[in-house]
Amino acid sequence: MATPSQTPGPAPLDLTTVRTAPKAVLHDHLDGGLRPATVLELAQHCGYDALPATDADALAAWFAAAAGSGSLERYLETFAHTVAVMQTPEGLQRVARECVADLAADGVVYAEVRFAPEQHLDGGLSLDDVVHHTLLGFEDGMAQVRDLGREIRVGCLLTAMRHAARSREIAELAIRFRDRGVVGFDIAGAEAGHPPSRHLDAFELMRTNNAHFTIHAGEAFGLPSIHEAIAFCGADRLGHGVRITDDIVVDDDGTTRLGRLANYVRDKRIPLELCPSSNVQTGAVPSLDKHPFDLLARLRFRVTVNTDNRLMSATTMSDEMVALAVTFGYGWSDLERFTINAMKSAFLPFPERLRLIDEVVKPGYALLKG
Ligand SMILES: O=c1[nH]cnc2c1ncn2[C@@H]1O[C@H](CO)[C@@H](O)[C@H]1O
Ligand SMILES: [Zn+2]
Repeated sequence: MATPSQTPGPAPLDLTTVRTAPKAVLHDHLDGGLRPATVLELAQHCGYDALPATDADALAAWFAAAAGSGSLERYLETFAHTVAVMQTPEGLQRVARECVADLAADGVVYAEVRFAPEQHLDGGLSLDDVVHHTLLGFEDGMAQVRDLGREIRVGCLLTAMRHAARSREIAELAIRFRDRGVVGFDIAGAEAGHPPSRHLDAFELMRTNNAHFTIHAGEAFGLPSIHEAIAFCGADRLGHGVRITDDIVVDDDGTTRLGRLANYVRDKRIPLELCPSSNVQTGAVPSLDKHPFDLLARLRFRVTVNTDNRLMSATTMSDEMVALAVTFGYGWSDLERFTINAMKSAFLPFPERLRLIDEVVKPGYALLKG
């Protein structure tokens, strides 16, 4: 007679267990992830008196509501308050340290965190000072996590604002700090009217130095932005890239037809840094269940799950993963695949990506799969 199997079944897929699963985030803004209490304390220290609320819960609620207007431009206005309190060495270092602690507490094992140094000069710091103090904060955070017996690896991406004209300088800054914790470059800000090709000299500098970059493209604007980012600028990854679906036709019977650009993105395995909650807030997609994440995942694009702005979206990596799992019926193998996609796309040397995949991600999901 057969004995009942002793193999344990899969762990339940809920917020508590997803928080224990190893996760990787490639698209997370430092100035979009402050703790509400920290915003209040730093504002008090530096005499910033324009915050829209005076207690942490009310402030958290204000950010989520103000960012959820359905417009990227309105969403971006909320950053005035976080950027305002990140103008001192102490402020930058604290925000960076807490960012690492919060990601690690959520089970993130690899993160690329981005911010725009040019927005942090109001207190008299130089671009180099800004990056230096932020990197110190990341290092403090990683050391604290190690002391707790856990591991998180955090790299920094330097962002240039696409409406401004400092991208070349920021790319130079990224190259200067490349061996000290900066792993790449990006452009962000309002997309419509600010095409990536305005910043060709910055991307050229990165390519000339064999350095990595991603570009916010295909969020508030469609295919032309994605096309420029890839064909003219040479982006390694697409920040969002969700509008690639404008180049995909789904027929009534469910068959899909991809245009040349969508095929190219898929064929070249160009990673999509998808940020589901953020896309709903900025109106890039009408609701989570209408998000093309699942279509793109089923078509085997290299999809990754990201937070974008944890404060503005009141979210975490675990929240994003659980929301996707609930909406689209994903199991542990799916979440593992999205995490491995992110690790494969990391701006990290190949052997280090492999090590995290083989020694951290796969064993972590093996336990959960049972
Ligand atoms: O989803 C986004 N799309 C475009 N720009 C963004 C997004 N999230 C944040 N930022 C912009 O990037 C700056 C540096 O971190 C932020 O200050 C914000 O203006
Ligand atoms: Zn972003």
